[in-house]
Amino acid sequence: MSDLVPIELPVIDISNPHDPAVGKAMLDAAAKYGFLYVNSKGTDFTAEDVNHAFSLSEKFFASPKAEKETCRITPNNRGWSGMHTETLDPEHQRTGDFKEAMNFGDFKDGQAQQPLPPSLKPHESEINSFASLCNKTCTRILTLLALGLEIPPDFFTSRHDPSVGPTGSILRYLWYPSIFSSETASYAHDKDVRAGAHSDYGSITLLFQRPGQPGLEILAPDGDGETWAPVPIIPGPVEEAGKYPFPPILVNIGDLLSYWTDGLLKSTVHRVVFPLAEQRSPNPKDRYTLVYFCHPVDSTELVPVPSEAVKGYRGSGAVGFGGGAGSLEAGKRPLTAAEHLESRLAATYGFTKK
Ligand SMILES: O=C(O)CCC(=O)C(=O)O
Ligand SMILES: [Fe+2]
Repeated sequence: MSDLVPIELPVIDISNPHDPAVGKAMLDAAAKYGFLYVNSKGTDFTAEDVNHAFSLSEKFFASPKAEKETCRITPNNRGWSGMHTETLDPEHQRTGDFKEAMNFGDFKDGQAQQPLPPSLKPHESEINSFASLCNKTCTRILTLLALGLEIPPDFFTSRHDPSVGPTGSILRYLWYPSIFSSETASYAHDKDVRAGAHSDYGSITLLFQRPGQPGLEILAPDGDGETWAPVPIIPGPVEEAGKYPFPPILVNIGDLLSYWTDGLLKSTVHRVVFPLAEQRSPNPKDRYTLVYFCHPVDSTELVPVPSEAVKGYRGSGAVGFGGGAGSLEAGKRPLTAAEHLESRLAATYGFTKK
């Protein structure tokens, strides 16, 4: 197998979400790659916030299976899914993903709207505040994207405000055991993946990763549609890695925002693998990630984003999932965010949000 070339993605400082030049840079990255990093310094998180969230996730995944079973995932997309339960790319996978996941939906007045296992129940308010910080960072990113698109700066944020109504947003803990684990004994290189190729469903996704736990690859934007590019956990030269308090947050555009912008913003396909170096390592690591899938308020109508850049965009190839908002037939009612998500979940899991 040939060596894959890591992708170099821009690192954007979002400390001033009202700077039009930053908005433009954000838009360019979202339209070209569908992926970018935000500099951890310019976000609302301290390194402690992130470390603590990872420690809760580790504690949860290490807890007895019988406890995790008490919060097994339900059709509303909340709860725990065990090893090989989810198959993100059923057409190409012979085995389900080599991962466990725990999904948290919206909190209400600081309370989870779903059962929490004993390992997490005492930490409900901390999980809620981490999800709120994620939402705050998404607010900065969505403001910058609106600036880049030259639409009112609150166009997206007013439609992603959880105080307005329920949203499809999910905070997710993920655990991928190392190649030495008994759970991965059946893993065959070139046959299996830790998480199948997919695009995300929502507006934007935040991904927090740990140093020394690689695995994410994206479908190369200028490639032949089959070339995978590893995404470094810490971008840039190794000597400069120390300038980040924690690895920059990886941000990607989801299907809904791609649909809403008629394909101008790219919802790029990605997957998780065991990199060859990891397979040869004498000391391979488990991979833990934290993901925040940001979705609009359920009732948001997905009429094309009123930007000249969207209007003038003539992309090639498929637009998002199920076409773009601009191809809405005359007289037809626009999709709502909840309907968009439901069609996506139904296609993946055969179940719906309700
Ligand atoms: O854990 C990762 O690195 C990626 C997770 C992901 O792509 C997802 O859950 O949608
Ligand atoms: Fe994803």
